Amino acid sequence: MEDEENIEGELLLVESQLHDIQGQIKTLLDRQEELYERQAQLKALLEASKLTRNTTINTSSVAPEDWSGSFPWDLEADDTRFNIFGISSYRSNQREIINAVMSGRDVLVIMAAGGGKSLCYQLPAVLRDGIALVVSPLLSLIQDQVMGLSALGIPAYMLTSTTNKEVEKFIYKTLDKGEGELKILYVTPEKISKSKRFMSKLEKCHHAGRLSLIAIDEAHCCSQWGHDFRPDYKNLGILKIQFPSVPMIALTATATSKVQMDLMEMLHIPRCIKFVSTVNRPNLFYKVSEKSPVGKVVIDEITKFISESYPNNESGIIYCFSRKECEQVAKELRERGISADYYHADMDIVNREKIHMRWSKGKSQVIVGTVAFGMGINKPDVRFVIHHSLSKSMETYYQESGRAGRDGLPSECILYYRPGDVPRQSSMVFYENCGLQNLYDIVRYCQSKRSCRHGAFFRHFGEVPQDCNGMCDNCASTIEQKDIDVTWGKCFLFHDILTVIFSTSCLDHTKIIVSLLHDMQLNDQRATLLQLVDKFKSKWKGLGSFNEAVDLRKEEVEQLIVNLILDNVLKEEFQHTAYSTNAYVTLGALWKPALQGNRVVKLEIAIASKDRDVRSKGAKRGRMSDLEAKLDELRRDLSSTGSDAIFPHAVLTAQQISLLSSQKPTTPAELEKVIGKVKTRKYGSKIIELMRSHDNSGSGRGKEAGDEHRAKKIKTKDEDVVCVESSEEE
Ligand SMILES: Nc1ncnc2c1ncn2[C@@H]1O[C@H](COP(=O)(O)OP(=O)(O)OP(=O)(O)O)[C@@H](O)[C@H]1O
Repeated sequence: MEDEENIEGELLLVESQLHDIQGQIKTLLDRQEELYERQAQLKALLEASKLTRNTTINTSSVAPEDWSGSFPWDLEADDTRFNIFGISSYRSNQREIINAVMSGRDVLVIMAAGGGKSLCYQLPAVLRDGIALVVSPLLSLIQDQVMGLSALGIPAYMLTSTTNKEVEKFIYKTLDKGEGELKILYVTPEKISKSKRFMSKLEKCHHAGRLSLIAIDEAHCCSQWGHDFRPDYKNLGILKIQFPSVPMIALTATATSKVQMDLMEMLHIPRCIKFVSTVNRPNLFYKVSEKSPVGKVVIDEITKFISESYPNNESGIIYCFSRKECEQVAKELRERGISADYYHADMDIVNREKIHMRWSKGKSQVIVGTVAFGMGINKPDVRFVIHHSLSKSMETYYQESGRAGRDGLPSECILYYRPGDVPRQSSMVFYENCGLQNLYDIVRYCQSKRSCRHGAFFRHFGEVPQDCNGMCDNCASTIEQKDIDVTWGKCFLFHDILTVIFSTSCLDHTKIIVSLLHDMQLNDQRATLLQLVDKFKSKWKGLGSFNEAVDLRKEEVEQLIVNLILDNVLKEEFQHTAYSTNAYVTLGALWKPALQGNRVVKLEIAIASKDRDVRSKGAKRGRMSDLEAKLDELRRDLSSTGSDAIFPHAVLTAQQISLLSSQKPTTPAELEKVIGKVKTRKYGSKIIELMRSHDNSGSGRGKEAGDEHRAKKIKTKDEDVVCVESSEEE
C-alpha cells in the first residue's frame, strides 16, 4: 500500500517534470523558428547590401553626396520637365532626388503632402530606358496617376483587378518581350506578393535589362509603427532581393525616424540616400475650434464659414468620424445651401468614383468623408479641410489636413474639438499598436491654446520648430488667456501682466475628481467621462462656498479630466459589450501625488471664445485673381470631354495657371516659353485668345486684386500675414 503511494507520488513528479520539459522544448522551438527567420532576413540584407555596393554607379564626376551638381542628363531632364510635365522649375530637393535615382542609387524620400513626390520617380522613369515599376496602395490613387500621365502623353498603365484582359495581355507581352510602348507600370502590393505570373514576367523583364527603376509610393505603409500599416507592403522587400541592381525609390509624406529605420530595413535599402524635406506647410492656416455639443450649432458654424469665406464654390473636404455622421453632415449642409456629397467605404465603388469626379471637376463644393476619402486625393486647389471630429493621431491629421493647398496657395485647416469626443476615438484605437499614445498626442495638440500648431508638427516629426508667422490660431490670436492652477486654486493672467491668487480655502478640482474616482473604485463602481463630469459638478455645487472665478464650465471640467488622463493622474479603461466598447475613466499611476496636492495640473482657458475667432487673412487673399479664375474656367471648358474630363488638372495645371497669370503671354512663342508645349493647337489658341482679351480689357497688365497673394509677406496693421506665392517652393 505504502509502496503504491510512493510510486504514485514519484509518477506525479515525473509527469510534472515531463510537462515542464515539454514547455521548455516548445519555447526553444519557437525561439529556433524566430532565429531561423531572422537569419534568413539578415542573409538577404547582407546580400542586398553587398550587391548595392558592387553596382556600377557612374557618379565619378561629382562628390557622392553632391546631388545638385551637374550630370550628363541635365539637359534632357530639363526638357522633359518643362515640355512633357509642364513644370517650369524644380521644387526643393526634387532635382537632387532625380539625380540620385538617375545615378542608380536607392533613395528614401520624405516630402510633405503636395511637395511633388510623383515627379521624383516619374521624370527618371521617362528618362531611363525600360519600364519603371510603381507600387502604390490604392486603386483610386493609381487610376489618377495613370490618367494624369496618359494625359501628358506618357505611356503609363496599371495592372490591377480592374485591368481588362486585353490591356493585361499587352502588359504581360511587353514585360516579356519588350514589344509594346510602356514606360510606367503601376501595381498594388498584392500583385507583388500574390501573383507568381506577374513576378516571373517581371523577372524576365529584368533579365533583359528592361526594368528601369522601382518606386514604392506611400512607403510608410511598410512599417507597423506608421499610421497606415498594410500587411502586403511587408513583402515588398522581395523586390530588392530579386532585382538588387535596379534603383529603388521609396516615398512618403510622413515618417518619424523610427518609421524611416523600419522601412529601410523592410525594403532592404540600408545604404539608400535619404532626402528628408521639411514637414512645414507654410501656406496652411491651422486652427482648433471649440465644438459645441449641439450638432446643429456645429453645422451652422461650418455653413457660415464656407458661405462667407468661400462663396465661389472653392473646394473643401470635411472629415467625419463615422459613415452615419458623414451622411448626416452632408444632408444638413445641403439643406443650408452648400453643395455637399458624402463619401465612405460602405458605398459601392462606382458611386464613390462618381462623387469623387464631381468634386474633382468642381461640380460639387464639398466632400464629407470618413478616413476612406484618403490617400490619392490629389486635387491641388482644395482651399479648406475641416475635421468635424478628432483624428486618431498627429500623422493622420497631418495627412488629412495636408490635402488642403497642395498648389501652394493659402488654405485653411480647422479641427472641431471637444473633450467629449476623446472616448469615442480611444475606444476605437486602444487595441492598435501605440493607438492610445498616438491619440493622446493629437489630443494634446487640441487642448493647447498657446502652443504654435505648426510647432506641434515640427516637434512630432523631429524637426527644429520654425516661426509660423501667424499661420495658426494660437500665434495669430492676440487675446489674453487666464491660467487657473486647478491644483492650488490660483489664477493669474497670462503674459505676466497680472497675477491673481484666489483664496487658498478654495478646494482644488483635481483633488475632488481623484477622490470621487477613488471612492467609486472602493465601491466597485466606474464612470465614463461624461458621468464623471456630472458627478464633479454636483459635488462642486454641494460644496457651495467656492469663489465664482474658479468655477469651471462643463466643457472645462471635461478638458481638465482629459488633461489628467494625459498627465497619467487618471487613465482610460475599456470594456467590450455585445455592441460596442465602452471607455471608463479610472485612477492612473500618479493619482496619489495629485490627491496629496503634489502635482500641479494646469488648464488653459480662453477668456472669451468669440475673440478666438481668428482667421487667416492669408487664406482670404489666396483666392484666385480675376485672370486666374478665367483660366480656371477655360481649364474646365477644355477638359469637358474625353480623357481630359477625367483628369482636368492635367490640361492646365494650377502651376501653369499661376505662371500664365503672372507672365501673360500673348503669342504662341511666348506661350510655349512660359508653359512648354501645349497639348494641341486648339488648346494653345484658346489660351492666347483669353490672354489677349484679358489684356485688352485693361485689367491685364495692371495690378489685380489677386496679385496681392504673390507678395511673400504682407504686414498689415493688425497682424503679420504670410502669403505664399504659388512658385514659392520652386
Ligand atoms: N516643381 C514643381 N513645380 C510646380 N508644381 C509642381 C512641381 N512638382 C510637382 N508639382 C505639382 O504639385 C502638385 C502635387 O504634386 P504630387 O502629386 O507629386 O504631390 P505629392 O508629394 O505626391 O503629394 P501627396 O503626398 O499628397 O500625394 C501636383 O499638382 C504637381 O503637378
